[in-house]
Amino acid sequence: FTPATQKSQGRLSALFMADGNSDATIMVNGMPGPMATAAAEACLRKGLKLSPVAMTGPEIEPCTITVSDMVSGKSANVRLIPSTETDELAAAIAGAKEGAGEKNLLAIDYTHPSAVNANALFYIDNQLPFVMGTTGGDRDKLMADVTAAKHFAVIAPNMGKQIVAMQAALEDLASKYPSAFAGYTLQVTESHQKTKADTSGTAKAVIDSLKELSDDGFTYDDINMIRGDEEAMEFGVPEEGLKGHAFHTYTLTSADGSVQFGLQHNVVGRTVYAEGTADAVKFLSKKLKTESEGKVYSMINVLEAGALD
Ligand SMILES: NC(=O)C1=CN([C@@H]2O[C@H](COP(=O)(O)OP(=O)(O)OC[C@H]3O[C@@H](n4cnc5c(N)ncnc54)[C@H](OP(=O)(O)O)[C@@H]3O)[C@@H](O)[C@H]2O)C=CC1
Ligand SMILES: O=C(O)C1=N[C@H](C(=O)O)C[C@H](O)C1
Repeated sequence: FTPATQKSQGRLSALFMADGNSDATIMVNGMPGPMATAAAEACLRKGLKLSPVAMTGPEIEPCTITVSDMVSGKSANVRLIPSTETDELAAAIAGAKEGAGEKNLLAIDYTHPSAVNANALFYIDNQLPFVMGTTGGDRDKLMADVTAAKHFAVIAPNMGKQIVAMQAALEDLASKYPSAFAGYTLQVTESHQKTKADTSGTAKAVIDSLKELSDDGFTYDDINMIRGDEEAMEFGVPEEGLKGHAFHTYTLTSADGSVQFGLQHNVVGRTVYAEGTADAVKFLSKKLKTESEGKVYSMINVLEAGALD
């Protein structure tokens, strides 16, 4: 380099460092599942490195996969270790930290509702900051465990920017105009691919806000869940979305039926969540470097920080 180029390179790298992401290495857990894989690809696309080891399901044989992002052309090999091999995983995390630097290794979790609480404790024990996209499990325990440990984490049932914005607006509405829909009844239908293990975590969070607005005694059990292909298509899901979609409709109806409000968000595929997840992990990486104590952030915090592209 000439001195001038060196200077501008220095400025560039200072900018990159100020963004807090240049050294971030991400352990994406839950591959070869579709959401973890999409998140890993988005990490590559957004300039993050992938940890060479990650956690996979207990039934999966240890193996090495190649994650390839078609958009950026970047790829990385990742060795998958079953979640039951906790000692091997802990050693792999220690090794990855040595390579990346103590504050530069973070995890993304897109595993299974049944793994949520154990995985969170594993991250806490191994001092691994994490973004938890996996829904389900005992959410109160999850929040209590991570908060008590003062651990750095982003936890949210939905990482899609526009859905997070809608959730933020609803929370705002509920706090400013509580009971504005008193007397209205609520109906909720959510359709997902037939492999989805749990009731939508997003639907539950949206219902929590809607219940502040309406006095309907709606419970999560009243959610109309669609998991079959035929019914999904009748609900408007296109054929190409059957293997990955989230079609949600929330309806509030007045007691006499003369007034109806509808809220709908329909997503085909998983890209919108994967992009938001990579942004969330970048946000968390910055927090690790600027905050002395860990805490649980939501995606609304990430949105408010202007960190969602
Ligand atoms: N926050 C958000 O924006 C979004 C959240 N989600 C949530 O993400 C989660 C994953 O979704 P999806 O990929 O569709 O789910 P899948 O069930 O299709 O895939 C999950 C993957 O995780 C593996 N797995 C199971 N248990 C563990 C474990 N203990 N440790 C590591 N890996 C494990 C599974 O292996 P095996 O098949 O062997 O069990 C599988 O490969 C769900 O909870 C879903 O609701 C999804 C989209 C967006
Ligand atoms: O499993 C999915 O697909 C999704 N899960 C999340 C949820 O449970 O709400 C987010 C989105 O609905 C897709």
